Amino acid sequence: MQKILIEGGHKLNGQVRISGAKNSAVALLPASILANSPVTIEGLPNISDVQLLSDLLEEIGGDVSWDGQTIMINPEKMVDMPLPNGKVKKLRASYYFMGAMLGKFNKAVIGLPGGCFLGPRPIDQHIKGFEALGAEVTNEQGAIYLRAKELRGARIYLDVVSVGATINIMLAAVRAKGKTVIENAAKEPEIIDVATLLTNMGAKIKGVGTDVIRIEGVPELHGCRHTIIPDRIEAGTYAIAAAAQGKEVIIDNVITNHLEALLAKLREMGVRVEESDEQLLIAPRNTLKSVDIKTLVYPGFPTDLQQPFTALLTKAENTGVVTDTIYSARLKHIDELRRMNAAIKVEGGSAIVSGPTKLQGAKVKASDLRAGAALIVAGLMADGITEITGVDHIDRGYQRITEKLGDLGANIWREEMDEVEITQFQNL
Ligand SMILES: CC(=O)N[C@H]1[C@@H](OP(=O)(O)OP(=O)(O)OC[C@H]2O[C@@H](n3ccc(=O)[nH]c3=O)[C@H](O)[C@@H]2O)O[C@H](CO)[C@@H](O)[C@@H]1O
Ligand SMILES: C=C(OP(=O)(O)O)C(=O)O
Repeated sequence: MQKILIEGGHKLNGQVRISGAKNSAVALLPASILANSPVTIEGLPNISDVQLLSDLLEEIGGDVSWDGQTIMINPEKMVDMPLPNGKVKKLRASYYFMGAMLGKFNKAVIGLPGGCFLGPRPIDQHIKGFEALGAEVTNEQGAIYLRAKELRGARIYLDVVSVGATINIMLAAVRAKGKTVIENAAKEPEIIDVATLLTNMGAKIKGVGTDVIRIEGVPELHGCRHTIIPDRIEAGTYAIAAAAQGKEVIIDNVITNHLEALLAKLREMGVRVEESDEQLLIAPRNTLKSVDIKTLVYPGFPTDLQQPFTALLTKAENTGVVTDTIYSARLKHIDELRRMNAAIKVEGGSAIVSGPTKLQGAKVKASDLRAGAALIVAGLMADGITEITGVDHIDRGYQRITEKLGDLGANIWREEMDEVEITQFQNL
């Protein structure tokens, strides 16, 4: 087990290249199950979530090979094997095996997903969609059983705008008989990326990127080649780190439109932000002004950037209010930031950050992926050494984060934890 150490105070300068999008990758890999010939996906991030899904594809009989960041998946020998537990529990996106296996085999047995604990994360809208398509869905001892004689297109209104439910229903509906309409669908760029892959496989999908998606089911889907979009959350994290502790940082391989809500807030704070074709330049001024943020579904401010942004606000003058309307309990980073001297109060579900405060290095624990990103941003700004445990969470979503920040000039490294530290960590 490793920990990350950061000696704060070093300015970030230079260029960082963004990897493929985690939240696309984790849906694109299961989507390959639906094809009847090899699917090649280029530009995948080297993160543990992707490795786990690649292993799961092999568990059900997929022939998987890697060449750098490119995966080739031959789904021809895949079978409808139950995946009740094991790796499925280690990440959220294993739920996409439900939609993909239901679409391919008319049945699936998948354990309840894991992923970051952000408060309750129900999957009732996924199940509502599968049932509307004709599946019988039961929960037996922590695993979801899905069975259908045949899938039939349906009109499905999502009661909550959900990324996962939108993609999962799309995965099942592309092979259903007839027409499916998903109303109140989510519009995140990763949904468009998955729909692009499915369309290249022969699916008929219209309206992605709007809140009504129309799908005409087809009897078969074939293999294809696809290049993943860049990770807007990784890019946003580096933009926040650059605003917090940068001189001039260029973020390369980014679709800047995907980050408009964040960039608007950085500009309001007084950060110089320049956008060009596939790059962003971030250069903070000496003082930053506080702003309020409220997370919303895309294109609003992303919940996945709320935690690192909260760390940035500790450096800004006056008071900023952070409200997460997607996950109101996504606040576990706050206590850890307080250990580092941050002045943050939680009132009525919002975090009220007063600044500027000089953060102090401390021993802190990443309770989830973006809490980890928040602590790294804080560690870059802090006086002295910050020691972050819970690194497994960070490695779920950030490829080579210590190397990338090191190349920008941060003093950041990993160390193996000794047995005493591991025991202390596990008892926290
Ligand atoms: C693997 C992946 O892509 N993860 C992302 C995905 O998670 P995920 O797909 O799990 O998130 P959703 O968009 O589904 O969740 C949005 C909101 O809807 C609620 N909800 C969701 C489904 C459901 O059946 N019932 C229900 O009530 C959730 O509790 C949450 O409050 O979108 C989140 C919101 O942008 C991001 O934080 C995650 O990084
Ligand atoms: C919450 C996240 O991931 P997951 O849904 O995979 O847990 C995230 O990427 O911030």
